[in-house]
Amino acid sequence: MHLDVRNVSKRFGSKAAVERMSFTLDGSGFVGIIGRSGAGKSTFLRMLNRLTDATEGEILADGKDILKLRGAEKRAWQSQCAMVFQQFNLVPRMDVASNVLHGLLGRRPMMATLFNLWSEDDIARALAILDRLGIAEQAPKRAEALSGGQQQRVAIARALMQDPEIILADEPIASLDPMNAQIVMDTLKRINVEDGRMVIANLHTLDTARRYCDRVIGMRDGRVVFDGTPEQLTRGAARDIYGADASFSESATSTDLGALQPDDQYAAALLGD
Ligand SMILES: Nc1ncnc2c1ncn2[C@@H]1O[C@H](COP(=O)(O)OP(=O)(O)OP(=O)(O)O)[C@@H](O)[C@H]1O
Repeated sequence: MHLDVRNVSKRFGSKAAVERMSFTLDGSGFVGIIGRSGAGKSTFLRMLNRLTDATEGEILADGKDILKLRGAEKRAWQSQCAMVFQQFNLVPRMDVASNVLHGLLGRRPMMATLFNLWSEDDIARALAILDRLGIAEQAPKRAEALSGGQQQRVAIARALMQDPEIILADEPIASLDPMNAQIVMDTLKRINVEDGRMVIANLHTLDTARRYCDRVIGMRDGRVVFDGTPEQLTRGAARDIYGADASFSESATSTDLGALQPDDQYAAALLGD
């Protein structure tokens, strides 16, 4: 997939949430968009997925401007780029397997969905995806009974059910503790590497971007102020992105992934899953 973002802006009244954003992406990398709260990261992902309309600009996906798509073509694009949200956005009282099957919404007739008529193939695929993500045994439970990290994996499974080319993750680990954050990031990375699906993730923190991304885009006040590899993300570049003064410290933007001892992880994994 070749994505060409050209001068994309979004204004809310007189306020620009995203201002003339431009960059290109090729292939199937793991892309992190970083920046402070309010920098415009979510707004950009929502425009890319067409949950929100851009005020101006173009986003060419393999040459076609996806900002102009309507009706069935727009829905087809939305199923090609599945979203994962900070708050998981599952149906809490519904069982995990059904939540995953809901990734097929929009691809099937309304009546079949209303009566929960999933085909055996669909059900088998949903269970296989849950198994791949290490949560097969959670399938019959209500989504609300799971831990945050498990719920986010269910949300990723739902996204995979769409068989998307791109996964858009909007702060996927911002509500999780460090251990679950690591499991969720590892899961996204695995899908990226094993399936060749592009992942574009909004991330709060530098260390996560450095650890998981091939490419980092830094935003500040709606603008792209950094575009490069994790290695190029120096302290000075980080200052530009986060706008911090001399008291800038990496710890302020760290989620502390990897701070857990291996033994803690093992024990927690035994207890948690
Ligand atoms: N629906 C809206 N109406 C008005 N202003 C909005 C709306 N959505 C976002 N904004 C504003 O646009 C700017 C960018 O917001 P956005 O949520 O994209 O930032 P962000 O980088 O994703 O931050 P966060 O990590 O807090 O979600 C903010 O100033 C925000 O207040």
